[in-house]
Amino acid sequence: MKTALVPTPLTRGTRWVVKIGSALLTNDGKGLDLLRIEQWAAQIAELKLAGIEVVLVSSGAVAAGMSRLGWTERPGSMELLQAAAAVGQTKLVQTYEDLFQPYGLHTAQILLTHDDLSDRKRYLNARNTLRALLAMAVIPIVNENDTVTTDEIKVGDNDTLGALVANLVEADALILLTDQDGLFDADPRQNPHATLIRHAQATDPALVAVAGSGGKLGRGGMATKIRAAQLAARSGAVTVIAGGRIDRVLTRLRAGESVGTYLEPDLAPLVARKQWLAGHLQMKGELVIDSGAARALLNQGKSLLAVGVVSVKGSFQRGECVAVKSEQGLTLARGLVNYDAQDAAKIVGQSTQQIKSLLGFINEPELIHRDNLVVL
Ligand SMILES: Nc1ncnc2c1ncn2[C@@H]1O[C@H](COP(=O)(O)OP(=O)(O)O)[C@@H](O)[C@H]1O
Ligand SMILES: N[C@@H](CCC(=O)OP(=O)(O)O)C(=O)O
Repeated sequence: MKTALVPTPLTRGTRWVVKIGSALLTNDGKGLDLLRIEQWAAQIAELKLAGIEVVLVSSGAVAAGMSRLGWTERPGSMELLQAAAAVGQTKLVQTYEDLFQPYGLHTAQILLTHDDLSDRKRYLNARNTLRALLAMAVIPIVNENDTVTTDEIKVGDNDTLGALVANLVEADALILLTDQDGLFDADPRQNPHATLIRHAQATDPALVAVAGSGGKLGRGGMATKIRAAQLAARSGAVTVIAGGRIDRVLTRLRAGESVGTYLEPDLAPLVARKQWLAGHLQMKGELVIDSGAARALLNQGKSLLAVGVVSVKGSFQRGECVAVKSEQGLTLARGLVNYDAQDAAKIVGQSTQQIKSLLGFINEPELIHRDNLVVL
């Protein structure tokens, strides 16, 4: 394969979401492909050593369950699919735990539903848990909680789930490993002359036209992968659709080789994040700041420290969005606050060194970090 250097988010980023599809994991339905899973585990262990935090989104519960139960046809009824997922999921997580163990890595099972990601409180809980696991160097293995989801409340496919998780953990990259070498200009199963698309903007409307549906084990085919890339791009993540059977695919991507299809976001992560902050959140409260803090925020691009805050209004939780106002009532900025309203009220006007003795703990030194703050 021809190699070339690809842009830097893959070579520099520190957090990846890697999604592995059903067809790939089960070698087209022949039970879990242990040899390949072992190879991905080895590569992920190598990425971890290079300082990359990895969240694995793994499909394959239904496919693994079908194979465990000796079923050759995907069942039509919801309860049989859910039963197969329940049988397969245990096999799946057991396999990952066993195969990461030789590298001294632990795994954790995270089963999510659509509600977990749309309800603000559950969203923050999921985010905190994932961050805590990553900080402990554990590999979260995410799947949709198939046994409790019905069609109405499903995310529906793990490409989309992978993108939502990439948004959730603010990943630099979403890597969608599949059974083809990437996105082609036509479905290679139907058209042997199809050629690989190497690079595109995630939001390019022309991509949708080339994306066909998936195989009999997968859910979404390429259409959901492109939608996922668009979703991941909203928080500035790049998406790569690549062949999971390509030798050392993950470590080669890290090394900057052009493997698979690289789908670029329009905005860098920080810019995307700030745009999202500026436009999409309801304010849960206010922090009124003095003129010194206003100068630090507006002119020097600094974080907001408790010492510059004069009062706290509203009822907000840690991680929620608050307005930052001047003493004259002008909205200067908005941002995600590191302390809830009660704790913030206790530390206003105090230096960072005082936080621990006032609260008995310290979350972060700043009330709002500048990466989580957008000046209006
Ligand atoms: N333009 C395309 N390029 C590549 N594959 C495509 C394209 N359109 C449709 N496909 C199909 O998408 C399938 C991969 O999607 P899917 O079966 O959902 O896999 P996964 O389980 O990896 O999500 C491929 O096997 C291929 O047949
Ligand atoms: N949650 C399902 C996976 C659904 C799914 O999106 O599959 P795929 O298209 O293979 O990634 C399972 O584990 O079987």
